[in-house]
Amino acid sequence: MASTSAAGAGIGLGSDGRPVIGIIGGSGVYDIPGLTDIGWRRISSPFGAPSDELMFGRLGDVQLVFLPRHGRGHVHAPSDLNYRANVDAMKRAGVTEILSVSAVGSLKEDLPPGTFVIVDDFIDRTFAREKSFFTKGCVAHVSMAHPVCRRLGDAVEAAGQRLGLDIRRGGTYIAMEGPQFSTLAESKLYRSWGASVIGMTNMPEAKLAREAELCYATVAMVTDFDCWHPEHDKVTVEQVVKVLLGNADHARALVKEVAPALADRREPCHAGCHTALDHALITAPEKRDPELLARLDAVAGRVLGA
Ligand SMILES: CSC[C@H]1O[C@H](OP(=O)(O)O)[C@H](O)[C@@H]1O
Ligand SMILES: Nc1ncnc2[nH]cnc12
Repeated sequence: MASTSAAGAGIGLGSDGRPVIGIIGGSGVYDIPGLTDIGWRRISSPFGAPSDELMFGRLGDVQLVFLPRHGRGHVHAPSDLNYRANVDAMKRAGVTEILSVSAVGSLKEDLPPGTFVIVDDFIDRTFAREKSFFTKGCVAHVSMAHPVCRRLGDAVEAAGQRLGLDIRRGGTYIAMEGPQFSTLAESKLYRSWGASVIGMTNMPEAKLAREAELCYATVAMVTDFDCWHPEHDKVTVEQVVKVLLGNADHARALVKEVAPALADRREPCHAGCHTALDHALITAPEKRDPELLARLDAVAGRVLGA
């Protein structure tokens, strides 16, 4: 298994000194066919059970680790996902950057179903999830001012353009608790806030990726117009799944196009993702809870000296 290295190979690089690309596949994306050296492996995490085994594979000489967010067969609901275990398991697997591939509803007329949006901001309206690795006994506050990695976004944008996808740069993703879709009043409210797309999963995932010092970016694949649109009265799973199947093929192509472009990095992310904890820990060293510190070995070993 690969592992991230603080010293030997370099901050934010895998044990062989190269990036390891993590993909979290959302609704409709439960595998990535076409990789070589594929193996599904269970990674245990002190934060609980990840959604599924992780799939390790290669694309040429690039190492990829894939996790189906809802599990193969889509068994886990958004509120039941163990986001901490998922991100921790990715980090333990040696992943250095996470690309999230997610189905979303559109809150804008000019983002019709089939559009891909590289979101650059989030509004977190979720309320029933564990949102931090840093709890009692080791408190930390990371910045979420710029919640996605620009460098990762640049690479995804270029890859999408090379493939001729309708891919847009920028947009705010509103994360709702779900699992029910929004009411009409909620949908209108989110539009009035200027949000671009809506989904149920990217928070707290993005926050946890930042705490784990991983680059994170999202490709939001529009499946529907939510319920605000005068010509689309309500969202149904049937309608979402119909669009999702086409989107999922494009998403897999995008992953295969972008991964090699990410593999050349030999330094930590210049946007600071790999050093996010440098000034974040606030609990006095002598007051830190050894049991929590032990659980933080993968996420924060770089700064805790684990
Ligand atoms: C099947 S539509 C609702 C479902 O799809 C999205 O999940 P993901 O981000 O994992 O693709 C949305 O957030 C909901 O969980
Ligand atoms: N309209 C919508 N609201 C929330 N999550 C979604 N995922 C796909 N479409 C969605």
